[in-house]
Amino acid sequence: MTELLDIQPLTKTAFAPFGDVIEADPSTMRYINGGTTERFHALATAEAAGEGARVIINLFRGQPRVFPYEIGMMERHPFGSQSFSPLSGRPFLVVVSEDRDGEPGRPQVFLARGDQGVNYRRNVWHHPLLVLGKSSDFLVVDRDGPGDNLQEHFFETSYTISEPAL
Ligand SMILES: NC(=O)N[C@@H](O)C(=O)O
Ligand code: NI
Repeated sequence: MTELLDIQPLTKTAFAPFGDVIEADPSTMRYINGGTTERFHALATAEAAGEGARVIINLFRGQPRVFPYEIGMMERHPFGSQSFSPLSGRPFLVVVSEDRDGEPGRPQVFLARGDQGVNYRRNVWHHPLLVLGKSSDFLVVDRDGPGDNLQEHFFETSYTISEPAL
């Protein structure tokens, strides 16, 4: 028996319990470089906790998922945040859960536009990158350093996502 999850649009407000939405929010914009550049300032904060930890910048090239897709597990990074910003301009899925006594609760699914990224706050339950349609590149800012920065949880209940209409 599987539970079908609905998909909601990604908005700052809806995503606030889990982290930040990285998008060209006019309220954050200031002109720089003699007015030739718009700076959308401090959209998110990278966290890297622990002795010897550092913030790193990566590229992820994700292959598209096959749908209907089963959300069988969630993960989190106890020592740092993790952000995903699309470089290929394609929408992607973001799946997060509230924490329930150290385990992920019912997953919530967001559809991110191709001009939106997300920053998962440190220790927030999320599903690994979920790419739609075709191979897509993402700029990923997260934490490197000592310690095990990956905690995984495998669900007993099965959750399913249908492919979103784009
Ligand atoms: N493993 C890895 O670096 N990526 C995951 O953390 C992910 O959230 O995609
Ligand atoms: Ni992750």
